[in-house]
Amino acid sequence: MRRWNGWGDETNSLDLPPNADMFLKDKIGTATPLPSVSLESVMSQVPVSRLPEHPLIVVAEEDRVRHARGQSLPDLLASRSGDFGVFPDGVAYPETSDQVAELLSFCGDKDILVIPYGGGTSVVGHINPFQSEKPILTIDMGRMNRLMDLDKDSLIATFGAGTPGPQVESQLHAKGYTLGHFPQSFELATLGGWVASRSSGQQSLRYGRIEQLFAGGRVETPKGRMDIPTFPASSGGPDVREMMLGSEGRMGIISEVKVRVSKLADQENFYVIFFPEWSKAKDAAKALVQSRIQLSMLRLSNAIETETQLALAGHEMQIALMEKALSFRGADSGKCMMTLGLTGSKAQCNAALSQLKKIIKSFSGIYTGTMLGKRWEEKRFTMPYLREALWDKGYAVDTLETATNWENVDNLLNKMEESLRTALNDENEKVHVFTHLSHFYGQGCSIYTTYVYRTADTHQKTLDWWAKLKHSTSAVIVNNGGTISHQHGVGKDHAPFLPVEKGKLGIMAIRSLCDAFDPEKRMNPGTLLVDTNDE
Ligand SMILES: Cc1cc2nc3c(=O)[nH]c(=O)nc-3n(C[C@H](O)[C@H](O)[C@H](O)COP(=O)(O)OP(=O)(O)OC[C@H]3O[C@@H](n4cnc5c(N)ncnc54)[C@H](O)[C@@H]3O)c2cc1C
Repeated sequence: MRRWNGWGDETNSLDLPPNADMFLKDKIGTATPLPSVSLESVMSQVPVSRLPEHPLIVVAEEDRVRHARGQSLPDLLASRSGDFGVFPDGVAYPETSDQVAELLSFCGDKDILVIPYGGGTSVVGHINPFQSEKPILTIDMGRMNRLMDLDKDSLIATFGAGTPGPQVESQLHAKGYTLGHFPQSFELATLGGWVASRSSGQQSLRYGRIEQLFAGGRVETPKGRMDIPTFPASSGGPDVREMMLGSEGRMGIISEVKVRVSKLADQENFYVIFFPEWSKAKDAAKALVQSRIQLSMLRLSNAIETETQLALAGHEMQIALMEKALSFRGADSGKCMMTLGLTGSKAQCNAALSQLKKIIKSFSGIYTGTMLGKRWEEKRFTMPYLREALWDKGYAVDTLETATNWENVDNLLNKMEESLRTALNDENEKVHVFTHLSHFYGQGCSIYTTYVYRTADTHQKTLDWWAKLKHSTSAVIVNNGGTISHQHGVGKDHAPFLPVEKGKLGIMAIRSLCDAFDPEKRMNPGTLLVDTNDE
């Protein structure tokens, strides 16, 4: 069963390797874990539902607790302290588009606010209800989880929008196809959520972001049903399909998603390369991408992330031997680790491997083969469980991400890290900060920064510290040429920062678009746009 107060399935967990504790103690000090409340104690706080009865709506306390929060660090703190604040008044689990339409019409008639819910993996407060005089209904799309059609001629698959990653891939694999969309939240996140929050998967270099994969589908809105056709491309004016990407539940509920799929590749391998220092590593990554070698994924860790990853990898003896060999070849304390993937036919992969070896050689890259790449592949979707393991030891962990042009990567990365590293100086607390680049484009890349700090002596103080870290660094991002989010979306946490990049007119246009589909403003208020005078 899904964990109610953290990531993933209750039967799965990840133990910290023994040296990880020592590593963090050394970096930020000895930590003391905070207590966690029980599900029963939270359920006992849930107020009486304000929703009128409807056969598709459930008002049981447990359903309402399980849909009250996503997966951000504040959400984790809420579920561990029991301080939820607000719960939805009920949850509906539609099984068809018609039922979604019926629910929206009921909400219109009874003046009910609506939160569309995919996998609830949002890390920026997308699906959290807020204080309101009107009742709030969360519509969980999880029962619309089937492959409905596969057009093998045009490579278009139609899915229920609530289909989570593993079911997307298993239903396609059975027929010899793949979507190739692998965000780290793959285990729980859904197709509808990916479209609505503009998600990006680890192998975006081969398959594209969700923007490239989303071909069309069905959207139920308060103003009625909209079917978006699947043209390969169109110059028929502004694209309605584009309008749904990143709509974050403000314009309606995507009930069916049509996606562009690919035949399963013959071969896929992941490789690790080390560079002696950051600037060579970054220039190598840029050269690889700009030369358009057929990579399927690329990730470049800076020196601190490399050190941290190797320390948390376990297999101490093996890693120590490898580090000795790397040091002998010139990659020592400032070394940076690059992980990359090749996917395709045998001939394509062989050609790409020999091309990339030539490029990395000119940047002093040390090719180590597939051993560490296999480890990355095995753990690629289990890493989210690490957050619980760190929490149990008294450490809080969160991430911030953006994208910027190549010329600005170092400037922004350094400012983000500096902001996080110093944000708790007043509290005499150290923050362990490290970064990788991923999702590479000819123009630039995404910067993904992780920060770890000790939990304070109360949940509330730990949340206050998070707010300091998050808000100061979000301001650094938007004021220094970065987008507020490359892949996590806007939600409620990023909404105050969106006007900096969209401008007054841009925000006004987005709001008008939301109003066109939802004139009574009942769809997910507070998400994407701050619902006050932000124009
Ligand atoms: C550990 C972890 C790792 C992550 N890694 C990545 C990553 O690698 N790449 C990435 O892009 N993101 C990542 N995320 C963020 C998150 O998984 C994505 O934003 C994801 O797209 C959300 O999908 P979901 O189905 O869980 O949507 P939810 O969290 O349920 O909802 C997100 C938003 O979409 C709306 N929505 C959901 N379904 C629908 C629908 N059918 N119709 C209309 N609106 C809808 C909701 O109202 C909400 O505003 C990660 C999150 C976690 C916790």
